[in-house]
Amino acid sequence: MDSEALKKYSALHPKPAGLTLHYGTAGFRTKAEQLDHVVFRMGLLAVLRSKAVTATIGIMVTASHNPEEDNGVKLVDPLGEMLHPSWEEYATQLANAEEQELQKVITEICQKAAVNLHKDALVFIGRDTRPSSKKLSQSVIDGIQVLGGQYHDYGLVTTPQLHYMVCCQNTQGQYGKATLEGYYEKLSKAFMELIKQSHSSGESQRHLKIDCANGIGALKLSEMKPYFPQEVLIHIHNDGTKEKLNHLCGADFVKVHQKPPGGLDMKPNERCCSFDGDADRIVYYYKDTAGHFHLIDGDKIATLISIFLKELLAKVKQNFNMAVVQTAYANGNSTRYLQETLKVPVHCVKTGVKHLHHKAQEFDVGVYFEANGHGTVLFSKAAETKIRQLVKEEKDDEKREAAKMLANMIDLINQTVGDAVSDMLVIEAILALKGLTVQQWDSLYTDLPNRLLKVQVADRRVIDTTDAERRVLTPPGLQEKIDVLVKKYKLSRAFVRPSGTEDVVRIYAEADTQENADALAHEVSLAVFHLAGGKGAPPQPI
Ligand SMILES: CC(=O)N[C@H]1[C@@H](OP(=O)(O)O)O[C@H](CO)[C@@H](O)[C@@H]1O
Ligand SMILES: [Mg+2]
Repeated sequence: MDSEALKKYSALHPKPAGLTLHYGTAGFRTKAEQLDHVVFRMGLLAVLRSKAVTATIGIMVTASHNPEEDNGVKLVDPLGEMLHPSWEEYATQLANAEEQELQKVITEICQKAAVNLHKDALVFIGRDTRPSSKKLSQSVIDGIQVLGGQYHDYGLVTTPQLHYMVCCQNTQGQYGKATLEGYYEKLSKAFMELIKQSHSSGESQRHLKIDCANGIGALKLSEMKPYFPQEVLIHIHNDGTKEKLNHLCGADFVKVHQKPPGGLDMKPNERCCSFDGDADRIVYYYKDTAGHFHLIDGDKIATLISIFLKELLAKVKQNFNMAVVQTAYANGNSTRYLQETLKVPVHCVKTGVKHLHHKAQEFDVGVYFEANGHGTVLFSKAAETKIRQLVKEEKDDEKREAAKMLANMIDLINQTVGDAVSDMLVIEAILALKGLTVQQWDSLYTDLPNRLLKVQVADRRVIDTTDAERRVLTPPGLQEKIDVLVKKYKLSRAFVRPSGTEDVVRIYAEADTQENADALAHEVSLAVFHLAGGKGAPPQPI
């Protein structure tokens, strides 16, 4: 390690006095002006991680659905997964070290994680369209170079595109070509192969309006357009030329407010969808002829995909096990529908993609989605190999055709992480193949009315949860109070947990009517306020 260079460069990326940040659910996230030292140091950490695992590591500069003034950074592990939890602590230590301690902290990490500094390191960098992202990614490069690492800067890419590149690189191209053309070609080819077998459903069914949250999704979809067949009629809205990133639009806005985004004029029964700011989430929606807005969230996306895959798996007759992984935020009726009607096992894990991804890896086919629209499907290596073998060798026509569709689904879905572009193509292909309209898809089951609230408390760590965050252990009395409140309503459920990305406690409630869901959420938020050290004025009724 070149101590002089480290000193010189870290002085160019000084840490503001007294600032402490944590590597949370989605990496570091805060106001962009507080992040320069953090991204520089994540450049250092990525080099260490690359040397430790002898593989290429990714760094993405983005704050996803958060306001344009924010930014963030997260590391991508060799197969495109989120950074291994054992390294999150190193990330936090490095980000918070005082300048004079920096070398000592690096040495400690090298010892604890058995990093051989003489090894080579390669880091892939990507960034979103925020005004601050370019400069921050430059600071990442400074960090990488100080520790003698090599880098490849992909510039503007969606988060899932960067995950894809890292996976391609570390599988020596088995997953695909580590270029944007490679990504566009792989997805569009699989999509075209799939929809070849759909019956023409009339021009009106082929239109899709996409709200790109004024973010990177718009740029990358425009780039991808020439690769699509003519039958795909996508219309890009909120492309970032007029309005601010994520402002009154995007998947998070639509999901949280349960209303359409600005900048997109919806005609009755038109199929529309929204990406978030870094294009790793997607939700669908439409307006009916009476003008009512219908949201089709991650739970319903998981359901549609599960129906489709289950039918294909039955046709290939291989006894592959399939499961859906959800979090506590999944709508109760989605869980009921999956378990009782579709007869697919459902597992509930803690919030955060890494938990869902990890659980989904246990199955031959693991479908996971957060209600907010982040999700994908994972196929085990054994299942994939068998499916590809059936495509080549199976004599039975129906079985072979089903295997072909599964093989194309494997290629179309981004298995590294939730990907709005890939998920959108998966959904469009399924709707076309099954001849389903957006209304028919929506009517698979009816969402239970629900409400998501947040409350500020002095220290959200006083809330400790168990049972995949569905029950609280502390503070004393809170769970008992929630139990009493839930009993007052029909079909009701409520839970609270500290957010991993914001300084708030989140409250979720559902019940038989919207009024009851709102009332229950409000009562639970008051209980949190009183028992967990609420700040400011008590929460007001909705
Ligand atoms: C209720 C909710 O939507 N929570 C989001 C949010 O996490 P919190 O820990 O709830 O702040 O951000 C995460 C990262 O983007 C995402 O994985 C998660 O689903
Ligand atoms: Mg995102």
